[in-house]
Amino acid sequence: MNELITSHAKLLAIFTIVMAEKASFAQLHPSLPTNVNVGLHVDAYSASDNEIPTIDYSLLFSDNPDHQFLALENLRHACHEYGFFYLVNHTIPDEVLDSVLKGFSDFFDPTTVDERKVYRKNGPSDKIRWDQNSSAGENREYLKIIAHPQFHGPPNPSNLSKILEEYYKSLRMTVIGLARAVSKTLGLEENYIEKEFNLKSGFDVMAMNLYPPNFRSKGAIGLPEHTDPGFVVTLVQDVNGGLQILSHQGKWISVYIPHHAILIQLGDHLEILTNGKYKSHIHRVIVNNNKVNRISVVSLHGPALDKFICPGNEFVDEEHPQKYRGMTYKESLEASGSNQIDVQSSIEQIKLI
Ligand SMILES: O=C(O)CCC(=O)C(=O)O
Ligand SMILES: [Fe+2]
Repeated sequence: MNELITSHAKLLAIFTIVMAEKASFAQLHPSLPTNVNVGLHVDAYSASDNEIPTIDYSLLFSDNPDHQFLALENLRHACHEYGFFYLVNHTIPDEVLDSVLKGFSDFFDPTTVDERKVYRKNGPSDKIRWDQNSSAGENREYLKIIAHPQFHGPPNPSNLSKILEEYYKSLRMTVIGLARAVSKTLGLEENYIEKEFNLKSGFDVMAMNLYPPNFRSKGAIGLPEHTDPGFVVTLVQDVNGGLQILSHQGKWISVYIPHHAILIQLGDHLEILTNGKYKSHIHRVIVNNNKVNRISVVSLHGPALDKFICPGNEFVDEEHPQKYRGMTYKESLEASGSNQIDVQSSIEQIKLI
């Protein structure tokens, strides 16, 4: 009998926790119905790869202190020990993700390639840029746009820009939520990263990549090794296969993103701000034996261009000397000699030690 009472009490406690989580969730994402993507779906996601941690976004904002504490602890571990993770229950409706990927699958139709050439490189102030195999070792076609502070959608086809903007707007809210949670994992006030990066005016670029089928069996590169600047990089894709990340331990890990999850990779400027505590990681795309097209939609969420970024005082002391030079985000994007829309890493030039 006692057991029965205890299990009833447990059920009631769980019910109360779930209802409380829904309430706090609604505060952060008021436009979303609380039954969207709330709850644990980890089972469906975890089987494909156990080397990349999974973070449940909704639990980071749980009203239940124990749940929130555990979720933040998982996030701290993922940022510190990995630097990349899958984000589930992230509030972005599945249909929104599906329509962006479908939209770009149509956009990259090989028979209409000539129409896309209007977005070919024009100059350093391009807001929209298209290219194909643009640098040595690349096997991809891409469309890049500047998405923030002002959104620049491709004018053709007309519905694509709307779909992309809808996705980007939800994504941005999730990224701001993530900035708050990551700040807390550093033991700092929740708006620390938003303030240090002035994310309100953050410079964000989206890259839509198409990797066509490739029948070489070895050594075919889709995108060479690199890290990305900024706070975080978010990535969604239509099919798995090809993306690899170099782990802390120097091992290449294949990325198999659970369906409708988002891959988060920490950017160079979070590494700089935290003086190397939370690191960005080298990644690349391999296209050996790709039987089908693969599309990825990658968003680089950066600080405001005029924001001076250097290691925070909180992360520098005798034991942890300053490891990076300070410079504005704009200067650091230009230090690699590329245009802003290229958002290339220059962390090697910024390193002091
Ligand atoms: O397409 C991918 O899987 C990765 C793309 C990437 O790393 C990038 O665009 O920076
Ligand atoms: Fe990248």
